[in-house]
Amino acid sequence: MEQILELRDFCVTYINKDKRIYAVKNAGLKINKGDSLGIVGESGSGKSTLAMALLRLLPEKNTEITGSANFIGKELTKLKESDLKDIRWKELAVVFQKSMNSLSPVHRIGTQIEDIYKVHNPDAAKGEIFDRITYLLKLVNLSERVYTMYPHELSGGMLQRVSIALSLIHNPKLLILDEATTALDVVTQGQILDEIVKMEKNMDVTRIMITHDISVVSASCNKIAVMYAGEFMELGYAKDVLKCPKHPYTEGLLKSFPSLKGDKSKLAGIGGYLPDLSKEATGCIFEPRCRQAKDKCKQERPEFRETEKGRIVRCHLYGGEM
Ligand SMILES: Nc1ncnc2c1ncn2[C@@H]1O[C@H](COP(=O)(O)OP(=O)(O)OP(=O)(O)O)[C@@H](O)[C@H]1O
Ligand code: NI
Repeated sequence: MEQILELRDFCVTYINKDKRIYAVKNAGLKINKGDSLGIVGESGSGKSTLAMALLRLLPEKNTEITGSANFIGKELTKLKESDLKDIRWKELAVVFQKSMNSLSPVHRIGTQIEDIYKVHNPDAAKGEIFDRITYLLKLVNLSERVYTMYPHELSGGMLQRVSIALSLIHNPKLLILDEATTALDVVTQGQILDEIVKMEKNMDVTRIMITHDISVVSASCNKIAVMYAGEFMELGYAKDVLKCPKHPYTEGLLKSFPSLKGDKSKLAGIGGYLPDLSKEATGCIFEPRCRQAKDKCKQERPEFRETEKGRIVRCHLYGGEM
């Protein structure tokens, strides 16, 4: 199986004056070609930081990235800005919740997509560009008419489809969607998810889907990573993890859904709040909120352990002595 992305000990720290915020800690994962990985977790758990750090979109001045992120043989953490330019859009594309805001209001949708296409294909013929763009618009279920329209003539959902179409323009090897469908109504979101899943069968796209919404993962992802306070707590096949969560945090997260959508700072299934990310915990980061916590959980940080094939859990309840 072809490996697309491997993270090892990947850490992201924000540095503001003398304060350090440990936003992503020792992340590790492997994604193979064709995988679709959902990353879930409460607001503030570090999901977007992870995505932005992979794309190197965080200001270097006040962020520290350590560890390794190997993307199809390239070490993302070490690439020069010029090399990054070659990769972005072409091999690694991202759509954010607000991506549509980056469309220019004064240019037609088609013209804007053409310009992005030409960045990596400066010599492309007009016909080739037009074919490609209409193909992509069709893929996200938009009419050809959109080509000549201006952003203000489209609804939020249509614009988000444009953003998704745009992200696919160069057939990226990895597509990262960060809450890209969150702001949409349930029907539109469902349609777009269906389109994404269908489209992946036609194109060779591997996807990371960042979301609060576990139903998005169950509808569109084969794997899941559960993040809490900057750490991966559990990783595995989505159908297994959702059916039979092992980590107490995953369990709480599943129980508290769908209240997750409403009050983002508090989970119904789990009391308490996210810890202060400027302090390094000595034990398990989830221990203060964990109903099953033992003394050991306070004192020792659990390792990331493979409990069965394809399932990795960071919890003292699994593996090791309590
Ligand atoms: N520029 C910054 N400087 C300092 N801390 C930051 C910065 N950006 C984010 N953080 C902190 O890093 C942590 C992770 O934030 P991040 O946006 O990655 O979380 P998230 O999981 O994407 O949340 P959400 O679900 O709300 O989008 C939060 O505690 C946040 O306050
Ligand atoms: Ni986010």
